[in-house]
Amino acid sequence: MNANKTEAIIRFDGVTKQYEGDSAVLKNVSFEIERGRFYTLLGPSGCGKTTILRLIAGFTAPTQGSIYFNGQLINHIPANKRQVNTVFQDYALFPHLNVFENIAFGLRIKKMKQSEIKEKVQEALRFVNLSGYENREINEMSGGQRQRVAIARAIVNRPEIILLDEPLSALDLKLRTEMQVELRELQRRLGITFIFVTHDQEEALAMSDEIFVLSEGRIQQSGTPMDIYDEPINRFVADFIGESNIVDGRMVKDYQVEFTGKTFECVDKGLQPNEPIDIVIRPEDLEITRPEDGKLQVRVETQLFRGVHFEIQCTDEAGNRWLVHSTRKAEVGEAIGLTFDPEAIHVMRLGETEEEFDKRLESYS
Ligand SMILES: Nc1ncnc2c1ncn2[C@@H]1O[C@H](COP(=O)(O)OP(=O)(O)OP(=O)(O)O)[C@@H](O)[C@H]1O
Repeated sequence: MNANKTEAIIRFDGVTKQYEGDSAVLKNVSFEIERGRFYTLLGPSGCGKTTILRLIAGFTAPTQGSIYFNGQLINHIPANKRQVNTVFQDYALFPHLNVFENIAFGLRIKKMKQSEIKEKVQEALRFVNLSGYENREINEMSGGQRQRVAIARAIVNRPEIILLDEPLSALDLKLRTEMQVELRELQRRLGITFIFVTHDQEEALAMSDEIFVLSEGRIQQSGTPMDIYDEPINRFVADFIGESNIVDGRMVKDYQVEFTGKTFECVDKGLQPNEPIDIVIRPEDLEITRPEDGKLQVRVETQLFRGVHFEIQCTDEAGNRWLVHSTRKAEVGEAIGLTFDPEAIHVMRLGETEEEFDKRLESYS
């Protein structure tokens, strides 16, 4: 591929990263980041999220493969020559400097004129709603305010990309939710590309234009939050994003699958007859009926009231557990039926690549 033809601001092409003596942390990873969008790297601890940020920032170099920035190979360009700033999990603010000087720090190193520094710092403070806090000491600021100072420091020089490594993890839940909204809004106003790391799937779904779901050094799936939630590519993604019912199944023929020993109508086609598959049905796609009207017959094991819905755990005769989110109440021990639309059945082929998966889904529409 001609690197200069791409519109991507960042492109990873077959990137592998191996720290000394260890097995590969990233394995042949390829992706593109488009300008001006909000990306999230989502995955469990140790899957390689921070390593991707470090490679983009230039704190470490790939063992194999190429990284492009605006079409230019940057594998060996040092961090201070890249148009990238990072907001770290612990904010990494200087405790002995006040708010103004923390934000001005990078500009002073660049020997910018005092009048220009003042203007830029004040603009950055306006962006994060901290005008008037210039002379405050860092230890006089709350967690949420420190967070904003760290963001102001990252945006003050208008880099092309801002990397955010779990920046909300130190905040309590309420503040965290507020900051999610604020950050997303800030990214829209600035139009700078944000690459955000989290292991919190709800955060990723709420904030992102696009999510990369990672596991064990590979991107399992990339797409919009809705794409990934509605059409997970495999068990890992289905389990990691939202809550799911996942059972073993078999493709009988086009538009027909078998699971729990019964056949059901579905919307999938083009698989091999008898091919083993994984089946996903989201809890909110299951509806409670009388036992005789249900596609599945189950017994209620537990029920929790969650405000907007009941969370009901059931077991079918084969011993499969089914989680149901329903506005209808059931009784523990009650025999009920579960029904669902053919579209609610998500068929996942074992070992399918993202390209094959996307092609298959396209062929359905
Ligand atoms: N400098 C290093 N030297 C050796 N191994 C490292 C180094 N940095 C990271 N690793 C290892 O690489 C793997 C991926 O780490 P990374 O920090 O990228 O994961 P992560 O997905 O960001 O995890 P977390 O959510 O816990 O921060 C881990 O097993 C980690 O122990």
